[in-house]
Amino acid sequence: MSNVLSIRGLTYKRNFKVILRDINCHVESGQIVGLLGANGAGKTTLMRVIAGSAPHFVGSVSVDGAVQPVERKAVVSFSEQIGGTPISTRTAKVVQDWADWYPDFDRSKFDELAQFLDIDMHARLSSLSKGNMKKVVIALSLARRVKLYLLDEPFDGIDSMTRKKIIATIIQWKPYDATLVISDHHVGDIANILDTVMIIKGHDLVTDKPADDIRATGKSIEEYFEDVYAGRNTDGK
Ligand SMILES: Nc1ncnc2c1ncn2[C@@H]1O[C@H](COP(=O)(O)OP(=O)(O)OP(=O)(O)O)[C@@H](O)[C@H]1O
Repeated sequence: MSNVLSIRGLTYKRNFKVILRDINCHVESGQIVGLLGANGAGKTTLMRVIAGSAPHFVGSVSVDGAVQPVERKAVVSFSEQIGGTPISTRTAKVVQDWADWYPDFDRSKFDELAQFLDIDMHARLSSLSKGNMKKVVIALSLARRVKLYLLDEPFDGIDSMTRKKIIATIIQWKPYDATLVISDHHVGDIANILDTVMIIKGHDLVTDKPADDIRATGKSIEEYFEDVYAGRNTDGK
């Protein structure tokens, strides 16, 4: 499998404050990557940089050969892309807009996901609960046909049944060569489906390793993550 994502020497500052420092990583296509970190660690910022919506940084980011931010926007499906949509819009209209904006949007795939996730197509975004809004965002994000999907905290604030349903959706939907980066601070939710674990701590990417290497130590990924944050891991990246 080839690399779908390559990041070299990425440093990102906001208002002169370092948010991400000298990040280097490569992600092979077909992987499910858990991007883990405490609140404020920089997970969303890293996704914004990868997706091309935070264009001013030092270093290089390449997604499937696309290097310029505007090129990357076209080849990455990022769950934050729904952000600018007026909240009075009905779900069906949002879906139609996405189909118009993104040539890679697969309407029949969206319909399948919407049925499985029980999405109300007639509701206005403003009337959706947090969990139901997450479902819409996930279905929209996964219905694009791209090489790289970035799901930012898809389980934040939603109930355990819905979490399980979303995880089942991801497993059922995932094409062989699609690559998913999922950020989370409740590691337990996604631990079982991860191929790779990345941990951001103190502006740095301190862990980038196969999930099986962690499992082989007898520790759960959650325990490993907690150890990293407690400073108990000394085995490097
Ligand atoms: N617009 C901004 N201006 C200045 N600093 C910002 C801005 N947005 C984010 N930051 C800072 O960047 C850092 C990383 O934030 P980010 O949202 O990427 O973290 P996160 O890991 O996604 O956190 P969470 O899990 O809480 O969502 C934080 O210290 C935050 O305060």
